[in-house]
Amino acid sequence: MASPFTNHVVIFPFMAQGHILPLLDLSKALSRQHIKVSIITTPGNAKSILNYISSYPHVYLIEIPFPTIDGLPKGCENTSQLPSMEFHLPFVNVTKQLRKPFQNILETMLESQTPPLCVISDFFLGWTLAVCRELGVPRLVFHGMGVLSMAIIKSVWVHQPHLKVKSVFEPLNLPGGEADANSWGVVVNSFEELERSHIPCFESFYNGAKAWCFGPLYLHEKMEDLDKSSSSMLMQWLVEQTPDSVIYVSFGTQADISDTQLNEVAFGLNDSGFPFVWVVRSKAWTLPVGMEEKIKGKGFIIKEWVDQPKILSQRAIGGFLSHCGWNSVLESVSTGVPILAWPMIAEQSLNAKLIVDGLGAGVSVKREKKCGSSELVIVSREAICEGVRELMGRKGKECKGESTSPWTSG
Ligand SMILES: O=c1ccn([C@@H]2O[C@H](COP(=O)(O)OP(=O)(O)O[C@H]3O[C@H](CO)[C@@H](O)[C@H](O)[C@H]3O)[C@@H](O)[C@H]2O)c(=O)[nH]1
Repeated sequence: MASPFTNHVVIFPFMAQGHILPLLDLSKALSRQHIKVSIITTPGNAKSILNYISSYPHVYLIEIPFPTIDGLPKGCENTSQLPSMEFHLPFVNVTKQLRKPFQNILETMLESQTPPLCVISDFFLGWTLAVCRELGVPRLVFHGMGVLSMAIIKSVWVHQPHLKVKSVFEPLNLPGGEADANSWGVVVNSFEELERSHIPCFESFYNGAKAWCFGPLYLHEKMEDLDKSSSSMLMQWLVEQTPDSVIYVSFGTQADISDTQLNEVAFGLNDSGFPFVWVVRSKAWTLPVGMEEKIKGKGFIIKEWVDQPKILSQRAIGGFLSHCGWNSVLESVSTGVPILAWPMIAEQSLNAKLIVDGLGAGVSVKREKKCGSSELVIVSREAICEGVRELMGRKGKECKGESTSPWTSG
């Protein structure tokens, strides 16, 4: 019998939500083209991945056990479960122990009727490149970030221009060249209209590999799939709100935020007077005393997983207070929601710069550092309140290209 597939692609995501989700969207898109997709992951991530892919007949899951890390409870197999960022590096390092099982899987596939056309694996699983080259399977690397931030990060790694400037205010000269370079190609969750001008510089770090901008990957989801959560209480409430009146708040799946800082966010949002939807990652944190009463009816605090793209696409959402993780940036830009940028870790400050200075699609939150005690507050309630008002007011309209001049309105 003829194979129902036109080809077979192996996808191996790094175990972090911001890296898994876009690759699941890519898997679904490939499956719709009758391409068989084998996703390699660990048992702790398999359950939630299955929820996403169960209705896609050509997507298969292959599980390999996650190695144990000293100091972490068993079952901690995703960076979103790490107790602090200190465990991030040990987490990345321990994945190297997956090399042998990965190699066994590829060898078996190569002997099967549907040998893989290529492997798409995450940058953090860099050791997969050697296995792929040994077995003669082209490897495409996926970073999860945008083109501009990757080009800058690679340039800094290779040329270390920061060591050559005398002050932090002196502009850096960022030329091209570097490793990771031997991948066959690079899969990028971005689109050319957004980052075309940075692609040649980024590609210059590879030995001929092309950067394939397939993003925003979440848009490969069919609209009927996105409609799943439309009946929830939150969605009902959002539908009833005035267009552009609600601020959505989320800081992604990785950053650690102290309880003191979360309290400031709560006060700042409340003081701004705008209704809000805030997704909080910390299960332990609770609202400051008396705050629950104050926000009743105008603020939703959610500690569960939400359908963020669906929320952002609601007409009621007028702004997004965001940590500027790349997925959130793409989701905001493609739904036309301006961002109040509060970068926290990783390449997020580069994304914030692209949003605010490059695209004029947002404003930056004002930071201050009160480091005297163990309770670190980086952004005060006043700064949050001021930033939200600015974004939800005149500035936000400017970001969306709407005129704020009294002479042209109405
Ligand atoms: O309740 C939730 C919480 C999150 N999301 C989704 O989860 C993803 C989060 O990704 P992102 O916004 O990129 O944040 P992080 O998970 O924190 O991203 C990590 O990975 C990104 C991609 O490499 C980097 O850009 C970031 O700096 C890094 O922190 C987005 O698609 C959100 O829509 C939901 O759908 N529901």
